[in-house]
Amino acid sequence: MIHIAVLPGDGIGPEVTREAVACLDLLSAERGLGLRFTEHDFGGVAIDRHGEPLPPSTLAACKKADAILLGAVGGDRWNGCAERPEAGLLKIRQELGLYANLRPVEVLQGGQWSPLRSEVASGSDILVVRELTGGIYYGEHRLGEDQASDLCTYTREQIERVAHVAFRAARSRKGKVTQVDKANVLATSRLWRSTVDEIAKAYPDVALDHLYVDACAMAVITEPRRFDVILTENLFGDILSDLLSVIGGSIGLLGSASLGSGGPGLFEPIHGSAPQIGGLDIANPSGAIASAAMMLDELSLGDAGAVLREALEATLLSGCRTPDLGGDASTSGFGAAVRDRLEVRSRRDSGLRHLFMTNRGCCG
Ligand SMILES: NC(=O)c1ccc[n+]([C@@H]2O[C@H](COP(=O)([O-])OP(=O)(O)OC[C@H]3O[C@@H](n4cnc5c(N)ncnc54)[C@H](O)[C@@H]3O)[C@@H](O)[C@H]2O)c1
Ligand SMILES: CC(C)[C@H](C(=O)O)[C@@H](O)C(=O)O
Ligand SMILES: [Mg+2]
Repeated sequence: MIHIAVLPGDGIGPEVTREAVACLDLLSAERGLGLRFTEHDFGGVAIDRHGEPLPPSTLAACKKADAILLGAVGGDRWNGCAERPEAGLLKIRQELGLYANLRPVEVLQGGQWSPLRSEVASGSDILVVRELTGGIYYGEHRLGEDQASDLCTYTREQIERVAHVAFRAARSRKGKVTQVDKANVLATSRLWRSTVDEIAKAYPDVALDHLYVDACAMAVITEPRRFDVILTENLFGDILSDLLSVIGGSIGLLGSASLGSGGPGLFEPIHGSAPQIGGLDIANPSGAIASAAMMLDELSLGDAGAVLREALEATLLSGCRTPDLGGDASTSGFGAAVRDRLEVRSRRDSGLRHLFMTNRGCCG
């Protein structure tokens, strides 16, 4: 039995998560994966019910689980709260030691949905490796009447461990890491550069270059194909990954995996709770389904992750699309279409298995 803790969260979080869980449930039943789901309050909904965004019961369930599937949290209605829903997100990442956030960006359909010219976007395939438990997010925040400050700190060890993740990922891809920082201004960025240069010596088969974050923001739009793995700190990774989502056509397409050293991984779309479209059944659940596929990969469940990704891509390419991609499919309709493809594939596979067994029976 594999226990998945599901944290639907707020806004469109529950809608997109429902579709991802239904896909996982179907795959589990068809392939005997033994997935079991438990749902827990997290984010704004947990503030309403428990007075805090990450209740101890939710954290305990996540720590015991084999993996965590998260929707999204946040919304203006919790702005006045002592602890906002987003604080729960930062806390769970830290509590579970999830220091590496992997955000793959792939341009499908020859770049047809991209605002960039198709010859620029087509074929782009980038993995953002974002440091997730350090930097300015976790430094001291002071807010005074006329002055405020946020402290950005990084240790060599924090940089080293996430750099290893990026170099290892590059080895199984196109063999290139671009480290992104603001080393012309920031001391933390200078530590990033020298540390990553050191780590690179252990990966002579991987090419490394460095880019300032402002220049990178331009280059991912003008020449996205030049990138393979982008390795960067927490805040820059957050901003660059939303920017990169545009070249694929919609933020609703992108999933992510947050991983640490051995405990359960956390899988979530990169988008937020999009409160203005919450409850309308029009959000794109692709990012949540892509996150579920990354979870299956991480749980080493054979080709289950690849099968789910194929069904997702085939559905998108078939013309079934939510409004963010110019279509008129609903969230639930799109999810059902992905599941139809999974069922067709399953029937085909069992047909082949039957044929194979019959042939063996004849010849054996
Ligand atoms: N991981 C998370 O839980 C997470 C991530 C980002 C933002 N947030 C929170 O979400 C709330 C809203 O933030 P925001 O508006 O800045 O970002 P957002 O990602 O929620 O929305 C940005 C834009 O993208 C659209 N969008 C997002 N996801 C979509 C989807 N799946 N399908 C179709 N369109 C989609 C929205 O409608 C909006 O126009 C805030 O409280 C923010 O802090 C949470
Ligand atoms: C909501 C916010 C704290 C979060 C982040 O900045 O990490 C989000 O933008 C994300 O990308 O997961
Ligand atoms: Mg973000």
